[in-house]
Amino acid sequence: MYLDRIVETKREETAKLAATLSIPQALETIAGMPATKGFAKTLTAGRKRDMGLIAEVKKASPSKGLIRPDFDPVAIALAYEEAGADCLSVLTDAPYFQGSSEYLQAVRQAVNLPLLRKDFVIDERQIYEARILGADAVLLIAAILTPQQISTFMRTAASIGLDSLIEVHSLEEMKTVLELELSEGVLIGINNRNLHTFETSLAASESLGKLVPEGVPFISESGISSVQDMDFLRNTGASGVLIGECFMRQKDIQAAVNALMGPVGSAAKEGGVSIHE
Ligand SMILES: O=C(O)c1ccccc1NCC(=O)[C@H](O)[C@H](O)COP(=O)(O)O
Repeated sequence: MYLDRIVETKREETAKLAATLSIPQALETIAGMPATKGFAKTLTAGRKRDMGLIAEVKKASPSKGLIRPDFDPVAIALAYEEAGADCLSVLTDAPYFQGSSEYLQAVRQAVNLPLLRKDFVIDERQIYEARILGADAVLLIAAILTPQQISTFMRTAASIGLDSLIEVHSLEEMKTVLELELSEGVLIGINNRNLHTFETSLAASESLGKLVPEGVPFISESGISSVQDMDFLRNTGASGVLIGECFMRQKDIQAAVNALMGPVGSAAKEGGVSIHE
């Protein structure tokens, strides 16, 4: 599976991180930083539309290659903020997504929105690093973590003010995650992308969303690109969506967000406006 390759790379990266990031020192740095911005709360109680939006700053991906050649992370983040995105996701993985930690730092300086560090967390140090880079939340991917690791990482994140988006792709992963004690500040992400074929199907959010207990918010991720998709997802009970590629392919990002999500403060328009290329 492609994820295995990514995890292998993360093992090399985290071995290097172990030599440069000391947890006691990281804690000292964090103690002097401003409080985080409440990623999960912003998407639930504080969202601007009927569906919350995590808009992704994404240059490239394993499935699609280069998505946005004229990639300016700060300009993209500002356009998302102007369009009323609730939160942003910034890819920091370099080898597979052409992301960068520097992008996350630059976006933190430029916008006031809560930020998700989008990477492949396999080591606690990456969580401390995320906080120092300016993130408000981390992604924990159930497919690459043991249940014990998810619990520990979730608690570590919370202890330094970070929320967690725990991502599942399958029924088995969903069952595992639902057996854990999920604290406030935790969101479940249902990824519509099949990790073997890279194909996306919103049916994943429909079927797995039914298992999520009342009171636990979930986010539908990947492969969302039309008003019809949004209408479909509204009926699954999702609190919000995570969208990258569809917006990254548009020249006018702000207009694209408004076309897909509807104006701030109202439900999205019904009907067939598609912003597919
Ligand atoms: O995007 C990929 O090709 C990919 C491949 C392997 C693992 C993860 C991958 N994507 C990460 C994501 O979760 C998406 O960037 C995110 O959900 C946004 O999806 P999209 O709107 O389809 O760009």
